[in-house]
Amino acid sequence: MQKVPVVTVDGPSGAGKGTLSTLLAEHYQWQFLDSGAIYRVLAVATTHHGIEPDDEVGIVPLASSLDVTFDTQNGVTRVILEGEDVTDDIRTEEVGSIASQVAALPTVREALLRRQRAFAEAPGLIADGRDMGTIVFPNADVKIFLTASAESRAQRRYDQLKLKGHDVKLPRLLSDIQARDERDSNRSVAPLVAASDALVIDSTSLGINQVLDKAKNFIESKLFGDDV
Ligand SMILES: Nc1ncnc2c1ncn2[C@@H]1O[C@H](COP(=O)(O)OP(=O)(O)O)[C@@H](O)[C@H]1O
Ligand SMILES: Nc1ccn([C@@H]2O[C@H](COP(=O)(O)OP(=O)(O)O)[C@@H](O)[C@H]2O)c(=O)n1
Repeated sequence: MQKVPVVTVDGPSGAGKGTLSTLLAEHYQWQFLDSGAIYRVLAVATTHHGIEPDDEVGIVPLASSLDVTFDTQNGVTRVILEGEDVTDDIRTEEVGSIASQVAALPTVREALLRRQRAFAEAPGLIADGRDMGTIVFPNADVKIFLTASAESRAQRRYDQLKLKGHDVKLPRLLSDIQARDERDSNRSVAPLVAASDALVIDSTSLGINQVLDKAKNFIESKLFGDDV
């Protein structure tokens, strides 16, 4: 069987992973795995089913049989959980916080591994998350770790949520992001860490196109052996 090329994009909340991954997937016309969306959907399902975010035994069956579909039409992806459109619901900071609690449970992560690996289909995959290059696709051809200062990530998230009409406060977003960084980096399984063979890009003072150019240069030097 032909090996499918995989590019992983890991990093903390608000670093620009989703933005970069979407642009890369469009540019190369590859598949896109938004693994954070899976943890966010699981967080919503947990709430719907009245299960506490630390109830590992209760959440594993939900994770194993998670009834979610990602329906992409004209470049827009709708997320459907148990028949209900939860595309907007999963993007709040509250859901992000529950997702990060649920994601700290080892057997829950294990239950989601196969589902994530199944996204590696021809002609290639861009995988966005925290542990794409370390755990889910350790043999990925290209690994990128995208980061930025907590302050700029909070500001970006603030602008993004305000634009969508959410009532958010910057100091609260910054403390939420710092709490999430702390939990994601210090958990016992699949902590947020750059793979040893990842290109680290700090986007604090880089625009989206500058980040995209760096990523494309790295991908093309790795996959095709030359710079663009
Ligand atoms: N390099 C950048 N400079 C400024 N803003 C950015 C940059 N990259 C992404 N953004 C913006 O920051 C917000 C968060 O980006 P997103 O891709 O959702 O981050 P992540 O997936 O890492 O949480 C978005 O509104 C996006 O447009
Ligand atoms: N591969 C992944 C992706 C997300 N997550 C968890 O899911 C939460 C939400 O992920 P996300 O990528 O949607 O978060 P943002 O970067 O968009 O804020 C993160 O805070 C992580 O705790 C994870 O543990 N592993």
